[in-house]
Amino acid sequence: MTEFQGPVDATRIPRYGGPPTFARLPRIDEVARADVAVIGVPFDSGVSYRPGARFGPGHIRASSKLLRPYNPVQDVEPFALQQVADAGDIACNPFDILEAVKQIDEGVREVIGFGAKPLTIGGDHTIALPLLRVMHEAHGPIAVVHFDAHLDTWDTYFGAPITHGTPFRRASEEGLIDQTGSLHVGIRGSLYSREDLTDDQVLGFQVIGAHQFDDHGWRGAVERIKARVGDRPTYVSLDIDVLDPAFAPGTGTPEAGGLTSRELLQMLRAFAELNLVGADIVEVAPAYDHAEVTGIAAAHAAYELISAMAPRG
Ligand SMILES: N=C(N)NCCCC(=O)O
Ligand SMILES: [Zn+2]
Ligand SMILES: [Zn+2]
Repeated sequence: MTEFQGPVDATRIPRYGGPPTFARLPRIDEVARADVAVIGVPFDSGVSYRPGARFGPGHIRASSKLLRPYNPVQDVEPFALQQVADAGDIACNPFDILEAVKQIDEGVREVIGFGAKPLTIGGDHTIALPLLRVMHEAHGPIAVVHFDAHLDTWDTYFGAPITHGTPFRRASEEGLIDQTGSLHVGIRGSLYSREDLTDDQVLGFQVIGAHQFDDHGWRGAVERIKARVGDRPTYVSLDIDVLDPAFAPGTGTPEAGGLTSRELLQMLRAFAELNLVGADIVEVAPAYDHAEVTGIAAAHAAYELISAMAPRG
């Protein structure tokens, strides 16, 4: 059996020391190949409200030091069944969104070329557009499971077409997403108008609203997600503001009435049955976080996604 290089042993090197990589895993240049690459994208020039998600990658990595090798609910050792490595941060231009999008595209393309599934930690939600472009090139139109309080299918802000509120409209217009296999989960809060919802439907998304969790719970949501995406190549885009501000205060556009971290983690565990080809976790803004509450939620979500990606016997 292949031996994969896992995290630094916490019984020898204390968790608060050691490498600053995600889950204290090896850097990508320390391994011959990677099946999953954790990629940081410190970019937040697309935000409409509170800035600060550019510090998300470092914060999520710092909040991931307590992750252990065995995942009991999924019953897998995610770092022993596949090579997971930290690919570091993509350098992107904070003063030029178009150039940043190009840099993200190129940076992620390199990792995919290396044969790895990307698990990208942002950064604001703008970064989903170049990520979906790369995923589309590798897999064709992709089923997107988008966790968010927000639709992110708005058209423009101040005339700007590429922002954190618009990635899924652009992706749909460019034919990147499978319009019969995509949905938003956890949507809530005020909108600009009723048309936001009708536009969104035309762009190819179904909506599971946060309020629907009261009646059907996370299990009902998982059933709907599975029925919608089936065995299509599936990409998970996780905006941490899908969680209630009580569970994720450290974010830029918080909305009351969101999911609990437990509900989110349960849904992600069920994704072991999906054909996951990549994921992102975005909108973690540490300046508004306390005691790593948001960072830990994001790190644990990443751990469940990596576990769900692990090959099963
Ligand atoms: N992608 C996130 N987190 N937020 C989008 C909010 C867009 C707005 O200000 O209406
Ligand atoms: Zn959001
Ligand atoms: Zn978003």
